[in-house]
Amino acid sequence: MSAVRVQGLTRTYPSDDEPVTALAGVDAEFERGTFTAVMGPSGSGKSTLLQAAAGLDRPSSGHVWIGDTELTKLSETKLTELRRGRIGFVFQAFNLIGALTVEENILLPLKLSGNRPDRAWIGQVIDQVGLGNRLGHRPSALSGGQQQRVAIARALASRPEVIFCDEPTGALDTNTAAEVLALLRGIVDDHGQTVIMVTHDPVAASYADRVIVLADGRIVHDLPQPGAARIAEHLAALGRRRVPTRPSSSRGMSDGATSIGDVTAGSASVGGVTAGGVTAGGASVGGVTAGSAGVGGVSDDGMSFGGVSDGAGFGPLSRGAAR
Ligand SMILES: Nc1ncnc2c1ncn2[C@@H]1O[C@H](COP(=O)(O)OP(=O)(O)OP(=O)(O)O)[C@@H](O)[C@H]1O
Repeated sequence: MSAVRVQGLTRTYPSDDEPVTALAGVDAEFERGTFTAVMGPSGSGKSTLLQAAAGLDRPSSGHVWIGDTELTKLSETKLTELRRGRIGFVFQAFNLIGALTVEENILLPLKLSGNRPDRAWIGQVIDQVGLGNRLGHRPSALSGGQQQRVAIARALASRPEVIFCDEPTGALDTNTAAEVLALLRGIVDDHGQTVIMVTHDPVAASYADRVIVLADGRIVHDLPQPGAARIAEHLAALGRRRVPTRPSSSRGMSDGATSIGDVTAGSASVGGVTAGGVTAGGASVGGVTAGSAGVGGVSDDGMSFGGVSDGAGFGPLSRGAAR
């Protein structure tokens, strides 16, 4: 059975003119123990797909399954329980609680859901992320890469069936991003985790087993292990096909500040891979770690720690986030 499956997924948003179609019928299956990158120009529907697949947003039509549970049929309460226990999240902005230690941050979702930590597993997770000697530190004493490793450990703590990552390296420098991506790769290879990651960066996507490319709310490419250069070529081709009609969307997890690989702009971006004259990607410019995405996004799933927040903008993936 696949870890995640979506079928006929559509999502439209009302607007003053005509409704905006963010997803226009997406079918996809994500096998257990695989690492998938979701790419596409800004506004192509990546975040909307992630949010619908993670049960943070209800699609206008279509179905979503986590394992054999169909999310679209669940009540809000059941959906919240499912997110707490069966899904992990990693955000661009880390979203750690500044007042808590590394260890407390890692254990917090378990605590909130009332589940006992599996100490042996937590020990393995802490070893894997390499933070054993930092457990008593506060996040502010850690580098960005270390903070993201804490966030990955937190996502793993409940042994979720799938971890959704939204631009997990968007706030990191190239070397640190590579470490975090290697860690994500490692949790797939070593623990059979399933990871689905939205990214603008072809280099980041090249760590995945498979790259799905969206355009205008549809999957236009589904590429097995394409390599950064080929990914960049596909994105560049999409960029040439498209005429930008609006600026990068300024809500949600990719809040525009880090939409560096937006090939619709034709002139993106830094480093990394150049294809067809368009530099499509390169890791991590923008360095915006917090704040601009989703202020006040207090959710009900234990991933958005509302009042206790250190201002890191816990809203990005959360219900009711300022979009
Ligand atoms: N809450 C909303 N209200 C209205 N339109 C929305 C809303 N959320 C998303 N959209 C629109 O849906 C489309 C898809 O947005 P989405 O955020 O999924 O794209 P994306 O590929 O993640 O973009 P980016 O890379 O810029 O983050 C865009 O046209 C966007 O403006």
